[in-house]
Amino acid sequence: MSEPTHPLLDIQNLTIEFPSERHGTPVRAVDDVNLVVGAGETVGLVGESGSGKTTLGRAVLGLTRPDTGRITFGGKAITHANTKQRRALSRYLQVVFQDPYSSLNPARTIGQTLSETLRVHRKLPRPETEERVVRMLEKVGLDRSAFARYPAHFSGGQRQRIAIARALIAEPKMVICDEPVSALDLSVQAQVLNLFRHLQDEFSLSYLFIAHDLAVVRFLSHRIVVLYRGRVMEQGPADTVYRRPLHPYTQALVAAAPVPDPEAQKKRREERRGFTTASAAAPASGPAGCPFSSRCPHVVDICHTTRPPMTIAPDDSFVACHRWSEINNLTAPVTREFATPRAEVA
Ligand SMILES: Nc1ncnc2c1ncn2[C@@H]1O[C@H](COP(=O)(O)OP(=O)(O)OP(=O)(O)O)[C@@H](O)[C@H]1O
Repeated sequence: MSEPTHPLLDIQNLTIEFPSERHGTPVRAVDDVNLVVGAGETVGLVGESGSGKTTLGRAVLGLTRPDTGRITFGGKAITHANTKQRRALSRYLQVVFQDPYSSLNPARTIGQTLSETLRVHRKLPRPETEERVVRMLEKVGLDRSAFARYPAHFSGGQRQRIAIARALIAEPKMVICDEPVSALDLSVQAQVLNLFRHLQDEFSLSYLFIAHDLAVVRFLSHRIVVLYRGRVMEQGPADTVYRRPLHPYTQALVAAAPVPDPEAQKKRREERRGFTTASAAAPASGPAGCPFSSRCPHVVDICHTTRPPMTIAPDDSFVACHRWSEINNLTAPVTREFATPRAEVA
């Protein structure tokens, strides 16, 4: 993986609420999130169902309107970009969604779909458009016969390759990948993840890679951001977060990650009895303290009453937990609010 060079996407203090019929008060899906993705960097956004990952990705794409906060892309504010500005932006900012079956128009050939996408962004003579489409299909591992075929002809993994080709045909700078391998078989997942990695190097791409599976995120990411109930719990270099998670929530996520050995998996399950990582309920707005306090095995009074500041931890990590140094037997450096944790970019 190539190293990041300079910031491309910058999200500051983003908060997004939805009206809730059930609670009467709004659901806060994203709560004061700061996140930076550098050029050529992959940031993995991880958290269980309902933690706000998709909402955050949709806000970057302009599909969901933020209540407060600021999003810049390539140095330009895009938080409230209008339709025309969004269309221009889509040349540089693309998306791959989870479901390869619903994301392609069944009535159009693959060649038509990709040519159309390319034509929106580049006015090229027809033969050149077709040649570019064929080259792109080859780059994602499909031969030129795919051009004239319809989506129904392809398997889930192949359709996801086509969706990736469509995202990359206009040579964007960044792709939001929203659970792009979750619907695929395990063996196909590995192939598609390898493809993402290979294409990143070839096109100097940045990815915001959204997934609930920490192992998947770790494979691709330079850095990992852990969300819970809309808040960033921890972020840092991918290996550090995975090997030595500091926040009790990240520790639970790592412990819950599937392991290939059934005996080891059974042992883990027994160890975390009563400490489930099952789907979070819709986040109600405004719990005063740590949103994880009701499930945390290390909880003390302050966790219920005071929001933990995002603090600097060792190895370029940041963690929002009152007790992270104590429960990990580490000496805390000077604890201070760190409003906008930024990518370590050269
Ligand atoms: N359009 C909407 N209207 C109301 N509530 C919404 C809407 N979209 C999302 N939510 C709520 O916002 C919260 C975050 O949802 P979101 O889909 O972003 O989470 P997620 O981490 O992507 O979950 P998953 O992995 O299941 O997709 C959830 O409580 C969800 O119910």
